[in-house]
Amino acid sequence: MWDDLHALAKTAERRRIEDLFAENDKRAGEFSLTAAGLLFDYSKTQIDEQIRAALIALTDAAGLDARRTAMFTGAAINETEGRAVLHTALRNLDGGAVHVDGEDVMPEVLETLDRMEALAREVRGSDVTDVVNIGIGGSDLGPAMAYTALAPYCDGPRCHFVSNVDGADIADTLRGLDPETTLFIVASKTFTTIETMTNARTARAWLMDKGVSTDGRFVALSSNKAAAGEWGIPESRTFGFADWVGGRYSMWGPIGLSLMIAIGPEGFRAFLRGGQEMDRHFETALPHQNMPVLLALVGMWHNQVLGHATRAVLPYDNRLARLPAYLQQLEMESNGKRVSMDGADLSVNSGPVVWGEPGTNGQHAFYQLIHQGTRIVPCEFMVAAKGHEPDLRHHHDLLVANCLAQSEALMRGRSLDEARAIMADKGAEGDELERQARHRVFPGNRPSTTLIYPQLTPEILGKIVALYEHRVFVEGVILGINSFDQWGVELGKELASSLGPVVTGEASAEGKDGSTRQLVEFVHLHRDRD
Ligand SMILES: O=P(O)(O)OC[C@H]1O[C@](O)(CO)[C@@H](O)[C@@H]1O
Repeated sequence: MWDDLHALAKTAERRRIEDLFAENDKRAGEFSLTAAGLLFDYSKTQIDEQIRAALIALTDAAGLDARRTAMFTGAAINETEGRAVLHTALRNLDGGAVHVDGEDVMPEVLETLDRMEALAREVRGSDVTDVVNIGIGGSDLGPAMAYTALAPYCDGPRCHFVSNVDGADIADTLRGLDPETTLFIVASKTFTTIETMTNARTARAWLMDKGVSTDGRFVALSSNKAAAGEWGIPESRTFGFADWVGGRYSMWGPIGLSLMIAIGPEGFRAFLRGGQEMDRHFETALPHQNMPVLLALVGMWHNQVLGHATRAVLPYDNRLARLPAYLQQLEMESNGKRVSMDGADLSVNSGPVVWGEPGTNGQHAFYQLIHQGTRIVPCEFMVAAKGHEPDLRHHHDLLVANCLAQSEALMRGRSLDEARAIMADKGAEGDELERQARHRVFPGNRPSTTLIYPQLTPEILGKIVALYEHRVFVEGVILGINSFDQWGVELGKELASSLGPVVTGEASAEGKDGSTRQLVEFVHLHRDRD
C-alpha cells in the first residue's frame, strides 16, 4: 500500500498543481466536499484520482469501518489502558443507548448534563463576576479555545483559564479579581495533576488570605470524585465523567462547564449538536464523501507519503487563536507514537508536528518561509464566509481575500521570467536584474487545503472540533496505533518529581548528569538572591 503511494508520489511531485486544474476544469468540485454545512477544498494539492483511490485503499486495509463501529459502540479500543473511547456519547443528545460492558451510559451522561445546566444557570443568575478554570492540557485547552472562539456568544461571567504551574499564571489572573465574586473550577480528570493541584491550593490560600470563606467557591470536574471529596469539594459541586472520556476529548462534558457558564446552556447544546452532526456524517458517508476521512488522508499524503514533517493550521479567524494549540494536543498527543498497537515499530512516520497562528498575523511573521523556504509546509487554511461585526464587513472581506490569496500564491508561485519582468519594470539591468529577480521567485506548487464555514457559531465550532477529532482517529487507525493513550508524557513527570527536592536543595544532585548538575548549581546560585 505505502509502496504504491510512494511510487505515485514520484510522478506527482514532478507535476504542477496548476496543471491539474488546466487538465480538468471540474477539479475544484471533484476534489472538495461539503458536509454538515462546511466546505473542505483539497484541490490545491497534488492529489489526483489515482492517488485518492490509493489513499482510500489504506482505510480498507486498516479495517476503518470496523474500528469506527467499535469506537461508537463502546468497545475497549484504547487497548493499552483497557478502556472504551466514547467522547461521542457526550454529544449523543438525541441518540439511542450506548453500552459499555453491557450498561447503557446515556442516562448518566444526560443526568450530568442536566446538573451542569442547573449549575450554569445558578452561576449566571448570581453575583459571580469571574470564573477561573484551573486545569491543564485537555482540562484547559478545549474550554479556553472555545471561550475565545465564541466571544460573541459569551454573555455570562468572565472566564479565566489558569494552567501553568508557573506562579505567574495564577498571580496575573488573580490580580484584579474580587474574591467575593470569583468561582473556581478545578478541572482534572485524575485530580492528581501537579500543576492543577498546586494552582488549586494557591487559589484556596488566596481566598483565605482575603478572609473569604471557601464554601461554595469551588467546583470539581473529575473522574476521581473521591479525590475531589478529600480535597474538600462536596459531591453536589462535583461533576464526574467516566474513564472512557480521554482528557483531550473531554470538552463536550463536564470539562466544558466554564464554556457553558459563559455562553449559556442553550449555546452549549448547540455546540454539542454540531459535534453530533459531524459524528453522523463520519459514521455514514462513503470514504470519498467523508470529510474526516479525506482530511486524514490528505494529511497522510503530505506527512507519511511525501515526508513533510509539519503542517500549519492557519485560521483566518482571530477568535480561533487558540485552535492551533488545541490541535497540537489533540493531534500530537494522540498520534505522536512510535509503536503500533501490538508493540511493533511503525514502518512509516507517526503524526506530524502541528503548529500555526491566525491569519493575517502569520503572513507578517512566518509566511516568508512557507513561500520561499527550502522546506514544504502543507497549510490548512480556515475561514468563515461571514464575520460577527456587521459594521466591519470591509474587515472581513479583506480577511477572506487574504486567505484565498495565500493559497493561490502558494500554488501559483512566481517564475523567474515573471520576476525578471518585475525587475525590468523597476529599471534594473544586467547582473543586478538577474540577482534581484532570483530573490523574487516563488517556487509555488506548494499544497494547501481550505476549510470554509458560514460563520463561527457554537454549532459550527462543534462541527470543526469533531471533524478534527475524527481525523485523528482515522490517521491512528491507518497507522495501527493507539490514539488514546499518552505514555510519552510520563517520564518527564517522574523526573520532575525526583528533581523537585534537588531544586529546593533538600536532596543532592549527585547521580544526575553533568548538564543537569550545572543547571541546578546555577539555580542555587540565584534563587535566594534578592
Ligand atoms: O485532567 P488531568 O488528569 O489533570 O490531566 C491533564 C492532562 O495531562 C495529560 O495527562 C498529559 O500529562 C493530558 O493527557 C491531560 O489532558
